Amino acid sequence: MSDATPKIRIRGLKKAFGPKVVLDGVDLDVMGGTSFVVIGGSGTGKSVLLRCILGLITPDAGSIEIDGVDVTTLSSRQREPYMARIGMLFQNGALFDSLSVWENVTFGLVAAARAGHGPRITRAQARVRAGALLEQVGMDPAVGALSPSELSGGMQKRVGLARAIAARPEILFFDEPTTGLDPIMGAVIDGLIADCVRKLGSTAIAITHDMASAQRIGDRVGMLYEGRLIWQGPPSTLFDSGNPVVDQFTHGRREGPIKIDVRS
Ligand SMILES: Nc1ncnc2c1ncn2[C@@H]1O[C@H](COP(=O)(O)OP(=O)(O)OP(=O)(O)O)[C@@H](O)[C@H]1O
Repeated sequence: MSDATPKIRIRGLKKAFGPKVVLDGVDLDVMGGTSFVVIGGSGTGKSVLLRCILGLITPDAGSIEIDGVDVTTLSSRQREPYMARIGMLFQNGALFDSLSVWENVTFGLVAAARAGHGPRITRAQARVRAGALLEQVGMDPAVGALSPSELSGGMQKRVGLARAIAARPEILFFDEPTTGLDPIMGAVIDGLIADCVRKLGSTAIAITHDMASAQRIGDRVGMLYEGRLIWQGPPSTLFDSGNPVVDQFTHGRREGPIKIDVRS
């Protein structure tokens, strides 16, 4: 693999649900160690795109290469080592209330060890590891003893981030990381995300509606519209892209080329 091979390379990705075409030929290259942010209106297929890469949805056509290997052609067993390289921060944190915070943080590590995909880890070691990960996202390790339901939304995001980075993943996905947070906490979470991605040297894809967040997290930003990435560029050009669709979206104008389908 040459240095010029993107970490993630998507070509002609298509997905429809019945008559509804969601992805209609998405092309995307994300170079190793860079962060790409996908913006786009509600229902434009941002989550479907992420779920296709994660193998949770089978695309109708197209390829998704990770390190030059088209993972869409692999069996679920063959995909496992590729998926193990991905850490994910879910929109709602997706923490298990039945587990303590520290158990949530190390859930993936313990599960991987049990499945024979990762190094063995005792409960005592996992608890220490969770403490270090919580500190990495600016939390007191003592929070590990609490239940996720005792935490604010911002703290839950931090715990979700600690869990996402626990296995030091080569690839990180962020699904609307600032949704539901106040602007200051959103900026704090974005700062932590950028910091974690940089320290791990990971390749990241984030999806968001939040333009400030896109500018803070992304090395590049692309807009998904009518099933394709219709524009991409550096975040500094987000409000001055020269593309009428992007301009309408980023400035939040009601009038413009974007037609809102209220049934989406
Ligand atoms: N499993 C599914 N079955 C049928 N339709 C689906 C399925 N998953 C997604 N869709 C449809 O695909 C379209 C895109 O959904 P998606 O969740 O990717 O949008 P999004 O861009 O992430 O939106 P939002 O920003 O509101 O989260 C929607 O119309 C949704 O109803």
